[in-house]
Amino acid sequence: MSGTGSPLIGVSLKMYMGLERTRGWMTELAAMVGTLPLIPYELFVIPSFLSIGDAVRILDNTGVGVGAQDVFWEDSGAYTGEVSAPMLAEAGCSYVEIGHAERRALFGETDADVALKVKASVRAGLVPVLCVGEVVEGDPGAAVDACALQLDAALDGIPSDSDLVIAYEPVWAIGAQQPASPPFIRDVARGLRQHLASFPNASLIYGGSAGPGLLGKLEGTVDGLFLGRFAHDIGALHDVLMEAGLAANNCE
Ligand SMILES: O=C(COP(=O)(O)O)[C@@H](O)CO
Repeated sequence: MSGTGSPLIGVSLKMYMGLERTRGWMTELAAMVGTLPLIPYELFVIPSFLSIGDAVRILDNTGVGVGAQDVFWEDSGAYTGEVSAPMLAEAGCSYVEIGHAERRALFGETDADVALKVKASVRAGLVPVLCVGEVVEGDPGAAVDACALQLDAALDGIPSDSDLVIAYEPVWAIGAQQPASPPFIRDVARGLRQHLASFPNASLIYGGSAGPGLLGKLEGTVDGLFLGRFAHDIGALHDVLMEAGLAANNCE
């Protein structure tokens, strides 16, 4: 569960939608969350940098948090093309995604870069959504070991009471037809929880082809989901939020 004890659902729009389509999606989202019964969940949305302003405006007063897909580790200065954590906070972001598999693979982002970005984000009062995951499909123990190395590198020197979201995303399940199997996710989640024991305010969510029907099968081993493509359909996201409400009730 998140810091409030409610399931945490995140959505990254990656670079799928242009500005106009993103505005339409956000508008549909704002209307949809307004129709939901009072179910306990927390939701955050991560559009491209260019749509952060629209997201903050359209989602104002809906309770939906806004985040960014990346951040630079310096606060200000001559860093052409970069966006700092204080800028994101000023723009209205509460979350920042760091170390996504696509950034690691396509842009050469290293564990050392990720660690600097996590530090900068915590310094600016943003909640890092730290993505970790094994590249090759194997057994859950190997997955935990791979993630543990990424976590140790990224969280070195981070105060243990920091608010964090850890997104466990097996790289082989991102952009796939279906997520990793629920028993696999449950096993890895248990291992990651043990590894994260010294960070009591860290929420653990699963990402990688997540969509409707998954959360209920994870039996409280994760605190929520991180959705990509399968949240483009607002109806599917609605179903996930309803499941989050059921999961919250089952935990009471
Ligand atoms: O990469 C992610 C999962 O994307 P899918 O499209 O669901 O495979 C995760 O970071 C959420 O965007």
